[in-house]
Amino acid sequence: MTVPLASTPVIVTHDLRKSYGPKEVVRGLNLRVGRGEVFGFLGPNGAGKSTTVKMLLGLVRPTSGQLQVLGGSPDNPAVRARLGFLPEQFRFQTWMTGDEFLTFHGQLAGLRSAEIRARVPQVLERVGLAGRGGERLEGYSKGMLQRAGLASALLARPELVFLDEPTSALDPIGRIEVRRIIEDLRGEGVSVFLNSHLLAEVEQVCDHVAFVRQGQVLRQGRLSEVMGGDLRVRVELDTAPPATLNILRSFGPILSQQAQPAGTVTLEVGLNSESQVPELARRLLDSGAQLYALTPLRPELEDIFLELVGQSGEAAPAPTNAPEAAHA
Ligand SMILES: Nc1ncnc2c1ncn2[C@@H]1O[C@H](COP(=O)(O)OP(=O)(O)OP(=O)(O)O)[C@@H](O)[C@H]1O
Repeated sequence: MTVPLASTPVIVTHDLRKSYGPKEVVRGLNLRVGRGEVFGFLGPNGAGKSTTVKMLLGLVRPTSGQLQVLGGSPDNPAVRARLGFLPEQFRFQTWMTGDEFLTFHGQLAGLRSAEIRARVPQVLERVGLAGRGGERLEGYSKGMLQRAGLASALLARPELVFLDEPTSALDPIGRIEVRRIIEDLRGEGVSVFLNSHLLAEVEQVCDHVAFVRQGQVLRQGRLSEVMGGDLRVRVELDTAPPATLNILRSFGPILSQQAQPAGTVTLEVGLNSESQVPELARRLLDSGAQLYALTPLRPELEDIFLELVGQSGEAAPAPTNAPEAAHA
């Protein structure tokens, strides 16, 4: 039987834990990332995101728990060879030129010389550094360095790429370009694990997200599900007689009702999912109501983030039986 690619996880963790001395910073993390997903890993400072990424890359040893990356252990060099990583704070060999830097990283990744020669100009072009490979990294701007780091992460055609704050040094155009690169990777079936504080960016590029706080996953799933749980719609009608109110109530609670100066009435209704919107429109129109507007009111990812992790982020109260809160 052929297993559909999308169902094959590229990352699975079970009860993953990491302590530094007496301080447990990853506390029973359960994650599942499917093949081809662009997965946003979100959490406040000190939530344990970088520690988790380092464990997934085999750079930090878990204290306990299980993890599988690309079906194996990240300690296995054959698995590592299929991973790409852009760390948040890359220590660049700034005395090298861009070409030398990428050649060096290609060699570290075990690529053959002919492959490196062919690949280096391709990845430079992909990250918007075409023609700049002959310049020393010490003369690169912050944004160019970040692009060079991204180029090195993509050099060995990884199946799974970890990007830790990939756009933090980039201007708006650079951010759009990185978003396009991530979308291209998705198109090629490459899975992307994205650590980012930029929630608007995550919202635009990720199809799955996990919210983490104090080393535990608070919620994870498809972005549309995570965002759609609280979907509200604003309905503007000519009038709202009892029959219309009953139709609305059959979809969800009426959260507010307000007469408008123009003589119409607006109501907000809570829905279970976006898929109910067309049916709601049809039922209202079939009932003879004059429908002026039907507007889904999506919560911003930021609202969900704040609701889940608490306004104060890391300092929010720990879940039950949690040890002392982690500090960045
Ligand atoms: N090598 C280490 N030794 C001791 N404590 C550490 C070490 N690395 C991380 N920590 C602590 O573990 C906690 C989690 O850190 P981590 O860097 O994983 O969080 P993060 O979610 O990536 O935060 P940020 O968004 O600020 O990068 C923090 O309290 C940090 O101080």
